[in-house]
Amino acid sequence: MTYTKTVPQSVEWKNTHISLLDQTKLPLETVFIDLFTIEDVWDSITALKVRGAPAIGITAAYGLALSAQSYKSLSIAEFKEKLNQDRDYLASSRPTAVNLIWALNRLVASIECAKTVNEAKTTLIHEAIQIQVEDEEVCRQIGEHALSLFKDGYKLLTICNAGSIATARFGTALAPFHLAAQRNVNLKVFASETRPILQGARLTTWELLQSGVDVTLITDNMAAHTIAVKGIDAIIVGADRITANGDTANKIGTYNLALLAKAFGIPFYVAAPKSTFDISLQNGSEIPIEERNPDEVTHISGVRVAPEGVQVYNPAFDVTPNDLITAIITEAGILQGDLGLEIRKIFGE
Ligand SMILES: CSC[C@H]1O[C@H](OP(=O)(O)O)[C@H](O)[C@@H]1O
Repeated sequence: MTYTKTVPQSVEWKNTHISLLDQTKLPLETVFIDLFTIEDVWDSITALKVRGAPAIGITAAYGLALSAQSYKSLSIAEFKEKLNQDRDYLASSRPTAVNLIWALNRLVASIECAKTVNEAKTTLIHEAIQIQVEDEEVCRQIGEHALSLFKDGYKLLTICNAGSIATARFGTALAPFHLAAQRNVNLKVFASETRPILQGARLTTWELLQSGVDVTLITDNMAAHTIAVKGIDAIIVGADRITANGDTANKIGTYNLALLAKAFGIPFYVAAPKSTFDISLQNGSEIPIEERNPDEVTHISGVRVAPEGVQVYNPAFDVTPNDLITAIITEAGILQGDLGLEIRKIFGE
């Protein structure tokens, strides 16, 4: 059965609060929650109620703007100081996706010239909304560039959820699939379940079914066999932080797929907006990798599956070296060859 409904937005500014699609409830329930405080926002990002690099950047930006509306009896200098403190607090919610700090710093910078508190409060709201508006268009452009690489009938493998709900709309790695479905271009997607949080099984399958995309769920350990037996034509993934040389942090298990792509001689594509690049880092060894609660590995849906007391290693991301990446698909175009050089070009270095 395929769905024709559009995918709901993951986050929305409501003036007095933020409305958030609670991604921990999907696919069994579509639940929206209201965030009224900066602590609500921090908790929602940390608990993956909102997740996906651009989506957490947008949500954090709204959280900063929302918190600033409650500042009282401050001079503009004191206002800016408190805003920096709130920026640092929200930045501590998750360490790997650079979009979080990028969006927060963009908001702080937007009021640099503000002369009054009221002017600053209004500017912060407008800048946060602008980040979401821009991201939707950027993701649509990424989808168009990616779709240009895929012929009708192509079979693609992806991991995690780099989809519409991980961004303002469309997604990054999933953007070409949403666009293809609107144009009757026949792409077949294989979604890795993505242990331990199951973003692939829970979110990518749900999202692509909403758009009527032909999607097949596999477990992570089926990837090599699926590539071999199903004749996967290419792999496309999202990103959380891309360094100056093109090394890319993405969901744990992405590196595995890049190694498989090389072994099978198929393209490995990374799809990401410029806001996911951190050219202050020279290579992937400098990217902070989030380690999460061991319970995510020892439990599935709250049911313990591993013995009490077992040691657990739970990195949420890994880093794919640039030499395993065929191309990085951005709103500025498709970067390939000398990725470091191509990255410098799109950032005007
Ligand atoms: C469009 S960015 C999506 C990116 O973020 C995901 O991580 P998480 O679910 O932990 O936020 C994953 O790495 C996706 O590729």
